[in-house]
Amino acid sequence: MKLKVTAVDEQLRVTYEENVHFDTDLPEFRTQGGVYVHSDRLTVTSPVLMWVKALDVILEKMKSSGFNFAQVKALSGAGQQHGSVYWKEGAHHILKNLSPDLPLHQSLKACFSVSDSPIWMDSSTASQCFSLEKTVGGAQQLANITGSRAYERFTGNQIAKIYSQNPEVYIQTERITLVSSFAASLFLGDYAPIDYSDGSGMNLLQICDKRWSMTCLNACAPGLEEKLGHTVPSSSVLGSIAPYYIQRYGFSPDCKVVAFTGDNPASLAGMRLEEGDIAISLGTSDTLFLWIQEPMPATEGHILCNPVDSRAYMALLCFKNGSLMRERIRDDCASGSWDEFSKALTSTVTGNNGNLGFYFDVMEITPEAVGIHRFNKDNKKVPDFPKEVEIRALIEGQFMAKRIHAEKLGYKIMPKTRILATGGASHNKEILQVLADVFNTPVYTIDTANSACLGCAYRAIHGLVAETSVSLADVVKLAPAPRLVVTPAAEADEVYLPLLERYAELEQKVLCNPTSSG
Ligand SMILES: Nc1ncnc2c1ncn2[C@@H]1O[C@H](COP(=O)(O)OP(=O)(O)O)[C@@H](O)[C@H]1O
Ligand SMILES: O=C(CO)[C@@H](O)[C@H](O)COP(=O)(O)O
Repeated sequence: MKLKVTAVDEQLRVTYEENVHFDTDLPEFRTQGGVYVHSDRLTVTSPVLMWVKALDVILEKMKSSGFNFAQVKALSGAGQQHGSVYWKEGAHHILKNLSPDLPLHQSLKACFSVSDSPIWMDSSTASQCFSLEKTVGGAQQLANITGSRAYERFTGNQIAKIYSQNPEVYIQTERITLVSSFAASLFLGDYAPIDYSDGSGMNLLQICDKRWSMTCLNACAPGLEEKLGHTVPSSSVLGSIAPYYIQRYGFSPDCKVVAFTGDNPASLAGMRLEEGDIAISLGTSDTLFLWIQEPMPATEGHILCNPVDSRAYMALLCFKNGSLMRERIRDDCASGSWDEFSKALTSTVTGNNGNLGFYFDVMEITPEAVGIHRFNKDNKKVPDFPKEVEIRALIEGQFMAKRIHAEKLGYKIMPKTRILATGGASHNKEILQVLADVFNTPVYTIDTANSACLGCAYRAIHGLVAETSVSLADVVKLAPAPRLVVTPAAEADEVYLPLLERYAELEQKVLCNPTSSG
């Protein structure tokens, strides 16, 4: 797992960036149990104390590098969406009385009723999803209420699973936070409310009036409203930083904690999306998001409350087989080297001579399919491709899926459309060239691939003035504009329009359950 920090000054210049990488295979964490399949990012749970320890490590590192905590006027943050943290009875008292002499993970070691927190990678809650949709009258009805049909990784279904398998653990839990509100709670020294935007990734919040849906709460577990607390606009100031940080690290008592949110909403803020833009994050998962005014929930994709403007919304598509899938093909076909991987993209032709593929090592979210499926130019299924063709088929396939599913959501590419790319793979220009070609649209990046972190620094500044109706766009208008990285090749549309049609038709063949609602 990773923990990242970005600090900006009043001129919005990035003054500090830090990444701490933690390996869940460390012996001290192995004793926590949980499912560790190969590497830290393929887990479906994460030891919550490890997150706390990562925060201890990063704060100590900043302190020893001379970071001036006293200058921080406001802080905010983001967490991977949908994960949840379960605070045991009595934890509130400990959280409110943190001793500045101890690292956080020591004070909080007995605070969690579930030591391995479920995270977004989990897809084991199909029966809870089925029952939630049934209770409200179907998948579309649930989407109308909460912005999404039932998804296995969404928090309501994860809570329902914990309640049904371990009712005594659920009963011992006094508070349930998302990863984002969990991290905010650590800084606040108190339980932090869930913000509207991350809250809308739970299958529990009514996206129209931003209140919990009592029908959904009751369908998941009893007494849930009390355990979740209330929700707040994403730009709310939650309070001042806890005395612990003032005494141990020298923060100013005036430093404000602004509501934390999900990683994708935070990226939307960091990328300063404008109408017509499309943001694509190529992180562990691939996500695609849009700023929208009118929500039109469907049984594919998600509508979330907008993190920077409470009257607006964002549409989100999530693809589970993102960087981890690219890494696997890089290791199999390019000796583990991104340079070699990129060379394969430049040495093969746009459109891959009609060869295309679907690459889903794990059950995909959009579309619901699994396995590796390769087709030659005559639409015949083939068992393998030469290495270079394999690499291009993977990248073209990933981006064709994004365009097809974004268009299904009603998105139209217009002459002024820009793609704003972020996440680790946005460092790779050859990958971005394929993205530009498939969408026939120029691709821009911002100076950091850590757009979620940067977005939270912007949101922290905005939080200080949000109550006076100043918009985030106004606050960050002096920040550097996105940089043009690649433009589409002249023949892009001619090559990809017919391929996109073929890809969409072939997708039906690889779906796990073509008759399901999505
Ligand atoms: N040059 C590169 N080309 C392609 N992918 C890359 C490159 N550099 C890093 N990545 C990918 O970026 C991923 C990490 O992205 P990041 O945005 O940090 O992830 P997260 O979503 O966990 O925050 C890694 O898994 C790696 O596969
Ligand atoms: O499930 C989703 C969005 O719905 C994922 O996007 C998670 O939010 C994880 O993000 P990354 O760390 O992979 O960017």
